[in-house]
Amino acid sequence: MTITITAFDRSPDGGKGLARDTRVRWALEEVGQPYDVRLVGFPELKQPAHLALHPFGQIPTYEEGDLALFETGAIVFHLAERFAGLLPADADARARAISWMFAAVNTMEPPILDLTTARIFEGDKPWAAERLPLVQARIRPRLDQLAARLGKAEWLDGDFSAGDLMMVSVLLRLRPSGMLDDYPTLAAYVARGEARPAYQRAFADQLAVNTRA
Ligand SMILES: N[C@@H](CCC(=O)N[C@@H](CSCc1ccc([N+](=O)[O-])cc1)C(=O)NCC(=O)O)C(=O)O
Repeated sequence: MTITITAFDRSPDGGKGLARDTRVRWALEEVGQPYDVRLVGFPELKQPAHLALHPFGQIPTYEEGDLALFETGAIVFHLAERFAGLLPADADARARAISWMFAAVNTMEPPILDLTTARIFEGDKPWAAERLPLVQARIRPRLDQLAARLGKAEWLDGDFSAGDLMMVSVLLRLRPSGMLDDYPTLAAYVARGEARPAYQRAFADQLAVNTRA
């Protein structure tokens, strides 16, 4: 059955892969599933047709027959459940990998998104300079703890999993701030994720959308 996702027709980052369709494209490539992309512009996001797919008027969405999903973590988990390649067969290892998926979106992503907000959307506010270090101070302990847990391992828990895919995707959002440079083992972890052929294909496809004539 055809899989269709939605993505920006023009991503504000110009195709640097920071928009969240990239992580769904990556998951689809890791499990070897072909997919179509329906490109949408910002005005369309808030129209009834798209809101019927995504109650918050965002991308990406995922359609497969009568099934419509939103929320990248849920979409990646659905793919990992349906197809091999993103979650281990062993039940305990699978459960641990799912913990890392939740940790990515629930523990690591919120303070990192707060930094994006502080830098991009609040940078011109009179209190921006005072707030920024507070936001950064909330990220650093998480990066310290993640780096301590990862240690010298290649991935977070054995083989590459959906937990790593989500965690690398979240850490990629941090890289423009320069904070990741202070954590060489995490920067190397992210680079390993980006070096995966599946990620390379996903990144190239979203870049092509944003650099087409
Ligand atoms: N929790 C949801 C969040 C989805 C989301 O934030 N979607 C964004 C695009 S990805 C977030 C994003 C956008 C742009 C960049 N960029 O660098 O240009 C990076 C990330 C969106 O549709 N925003 C439009 C709106 O909310 O009205 C998920 O994981 O699926």
